[in-house]
Amino acid sequence: MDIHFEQASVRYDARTALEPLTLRLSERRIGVIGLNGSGKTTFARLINGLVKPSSGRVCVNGFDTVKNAETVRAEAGFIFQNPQNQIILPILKEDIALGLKRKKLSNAQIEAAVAAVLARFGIPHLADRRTHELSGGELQLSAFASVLVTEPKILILDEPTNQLDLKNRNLVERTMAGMDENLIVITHDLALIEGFDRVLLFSKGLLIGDGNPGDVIAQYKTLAGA
Ligand SMILES: Nc1ncnc2c1ncn2[C@@H]1O[C@H](COP(=O)(O)OP(=O)(O)OP(=O)(O)O)[C@@H](O)[C@H]1O
Repeated sequence: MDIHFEQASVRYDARTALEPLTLRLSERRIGVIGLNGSGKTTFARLINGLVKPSSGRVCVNGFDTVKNAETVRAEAGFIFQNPQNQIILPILKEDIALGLKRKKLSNAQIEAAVAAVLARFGIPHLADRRTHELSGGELQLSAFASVLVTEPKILILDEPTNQLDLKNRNLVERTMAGMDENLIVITHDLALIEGFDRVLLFSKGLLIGDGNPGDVIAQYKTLAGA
């Protein structure tokens, strides 16, 4: 993985959400922390082109997120804070197949890919279930499956354990631990990123901490007065 921010900033109208940032990311598992409104989601959305830089640029594996938007979306999958927003169709297997529509695959190939990704996340029994009936944990795993079926190299997760009970939170943590993909995880659940390779700390649109989890989490606790 090679993500390069070159003086990238984001403004929403008059408000600056992210100050100009120059940064290179290559570690396999990166955590992103900070107080509410500090710019974490904006930072993460820049990586897969959901948000365009107001100045500067962002490149993912050599592709500019604005000029090569479609390639970047294929390289970097994004799992939203609310998995309800990710799952659109009423039956889970149909929703997961939707992600493959752009690839020119036969029906048999699509069925095989959907079955494989459901098996990978331990949810083949949910294939024919109505998506609006799924529990929070089932929905989160379904969101993983719906994004990973397209085989992105990088997976960006925005608060993946938000709204989950302890059992499902632990399930998501174990699932993440078993994944080979590059992970960028925004979270307020500090235990989730304790074993990560690198942690970034944002405050008021500025990157103020960058290093190993122990040091950066301690810096965050001081900042938060915890
Ligand atoms: N679409 C938007 N339009 C206007 N302002 C926005 C928009 N999205 C975010 N902001 C503002 O930009 C700032 C950074 O928001 P962002 O969502 O990136 O923070 P965050 O660190 O992810 O917050 P949280 O932990 O609460 O999810 C905030 O002040 C927010 O109100």
